[in-house]
Amino acid sequence: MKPYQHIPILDCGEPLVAIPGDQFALVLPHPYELLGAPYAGRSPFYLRQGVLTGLIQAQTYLHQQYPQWQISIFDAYRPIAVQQFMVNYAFTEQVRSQGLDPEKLSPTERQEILAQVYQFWAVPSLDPATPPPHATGAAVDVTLVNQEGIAVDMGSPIDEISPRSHPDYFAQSPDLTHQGYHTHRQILAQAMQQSGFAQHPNEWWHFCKGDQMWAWLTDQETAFYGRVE
Ligand SMILES: C[C@@H](N)C(=O)N[C@H](C)C(=O)O
Ligand SMILES: [Zn+2]
Repeated sequence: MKPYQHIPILDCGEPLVAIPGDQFALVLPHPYELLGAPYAGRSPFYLRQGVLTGLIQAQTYLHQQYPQWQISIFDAYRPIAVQQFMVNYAFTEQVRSQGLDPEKLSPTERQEILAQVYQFWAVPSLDPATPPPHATGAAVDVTLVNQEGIAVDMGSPIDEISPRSHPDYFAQSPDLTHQGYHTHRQILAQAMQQSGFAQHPNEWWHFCKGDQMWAWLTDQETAFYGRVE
């Protein structure tokens, strides 16, 4: 179990609401839907009301510095069946990237690759006491787009299982291009953190507000968003 999963949840009962596509740049078609993830009629572009309010505030902060840029929404609400599908997908991709055959893995290889996957993906737990963050509607994967609607370069793609995904990976680099990536990551993180979001320690794109991970990262005793069906 991850340490944040021990935090008690007292769900405040807020509804999921749609992220307005006229205010944010939604990544469409949605990448996990394209892969065939089982959404069963649900949309990934939903968040708890209070989390959406925070996201709107984050964009207001962003606009103070970069009036023409927008927060781009890669993923938000994620049903547990989708979490399971994406963990399986990430596992298979990780096996292939290491030149291995998914059908011929030793138990040790399987364990090692699963551990790599779970550094980035949450366990698709069905236990209401340990929901995967995106199943609560309180976690969001975001990046930035510029005045032309083009993705701002963060130096590595969302969901890459690699040290490059760590928020400060480029912080100490003497390379000017790398310093630019770090600056872009900081612009995003500052806008989100000023609005009460906490950032996943391994992922420059994942932010949460009110779920167990947020409570753990910000020293709160309880979380106020649990799993939503
Ligand atoms: C890997 C990324 N898309 C993500 O959302 N990670 C978090 C930890 C999750 O699976 O909840
Ligand atoms: Zn995420």
